[in-house]
Amino acid sequence: MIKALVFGGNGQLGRSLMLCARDFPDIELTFLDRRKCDLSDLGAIGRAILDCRPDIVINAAAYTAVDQAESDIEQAFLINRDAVRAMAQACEELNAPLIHFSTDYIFDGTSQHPYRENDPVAPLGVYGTSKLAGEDAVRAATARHLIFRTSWVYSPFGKNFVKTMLSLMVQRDVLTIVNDQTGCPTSSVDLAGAVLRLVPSVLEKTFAGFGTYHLVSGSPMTWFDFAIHIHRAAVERFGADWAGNECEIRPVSSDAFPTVAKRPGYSVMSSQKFTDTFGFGLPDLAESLGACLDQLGEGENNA
Ligand SMILES: NC(=O)C1=CN([C@@H]2O[C@H](COP(=O)(O)OP(=O)(O)OC[C@H]3O[C@@H](n4cnc5c(N)ncnc54)[C@H](OP(=O)(O)O)[C@@H]3O)[C@@H](O)[C@H]2O)C=CC1
Ligand SMILES: Cc1cn([C@H]2C[C@H](O)[C@@H](COP(=O)(O)OP(=O)(O)O[C@H]3O[C@@H](C)C(=O)[C@@H](O)[C@H]3O)O2)c(=O)[nH]c1=O
Ligand SMILES: [Mg+2]
Repeated sequence: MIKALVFGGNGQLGRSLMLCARDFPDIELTFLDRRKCDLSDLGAIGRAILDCRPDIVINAAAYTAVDQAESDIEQAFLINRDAVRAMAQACEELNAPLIHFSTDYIFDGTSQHPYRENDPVAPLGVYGTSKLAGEDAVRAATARHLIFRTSWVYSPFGKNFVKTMLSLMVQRDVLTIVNDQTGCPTSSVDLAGAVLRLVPSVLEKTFAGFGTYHLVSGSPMTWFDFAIHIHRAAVERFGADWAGNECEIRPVSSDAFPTVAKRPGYSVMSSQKFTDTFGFGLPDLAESLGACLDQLGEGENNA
């Protein structure tokens, strides 16, 4: 039995790992959430890892409130850099690999082509800067790491763009959605499945794949496009009399939808290195979005 310790058990990715765990009976997952281990208590992190003595650690926790981070700088760095460093150091001490996640918001969005792992980074805001510092902290502390940079994560769980859109479409007659930010929406259920699939090979003595990978679903689009996909998929699933059916969705520029944090205009990432190394990729948007809506429709407790 493989013992995996997961931080961030209550987040989108954490709950997706819980959902997928049933497909991986050889992996025993232990989940820690804020109640069991508050990551702002840096000393508690090492203690939790050394107590559990896992074969591998998965960090699904992060400070992800992009706008709030602009005025909550210390906390963003504490969770996204310092806590991650503490995790990586404890992993190194135990010789347990660390699987960690990062974001497309480490890029400034000026690229003309899908970002590769070695492209220059230049975050536009505090969230991206703190996540980049977390990547560096992992690399400095332990060679036995996998950093998966992903983007625009949605799921049936927690707070995300899909769930926000579905409720706004029901509440409002018109939605204005930015049409000048392009990225790759990615399901955390897909991410969880991919990660658990890799775990056994990562633990083999001969595993030579440690490093940083982009891992996204390969359907680049704007937030406006994504809203249209969500609307269409919802009407397909819930029927024409779904309360959000009549909502009009209008494209606008970022200037017309001001936010505290600046977001990259183009943050499409190429998952080619991941696919070449591990021999598989993530499903496309239509399949994953459909699965997400099905899971939401099943009326599980997805708050
Ligand atoms: N969401 C997205 O669009 C994207 C996410 N990512 C990255 O993917 C990973 C997973 O993200 P996702 O699942 O969406 O994030 P969520 O925000 O859904 O979950 C993050 C979890 O971290 C926990 N957490 C935050 N602060 C603390 C703390 N002080 N102590 C203990 N736990 C804490 C939260 O706990 P609580 O529930 O108690 O608040 C929450 O459950 C992160 O590394 C994120 O940066 C990358 C690209 C896009
Ligand atoms: C609700 C709403 C949002 N928007 C815009 C704002 C923003 O540019 C975009 C998406 O809004 P969100 O708040 O979901 O986006 P945001 O929180 O920036 O999402 C990011 O989260 C972090 C954690 C990541 O790592 C990124 O990959 C990315 O997923 O849609 C509209 O244009 N109209 C609307 O009605
Ligand atoms: Mg957000």
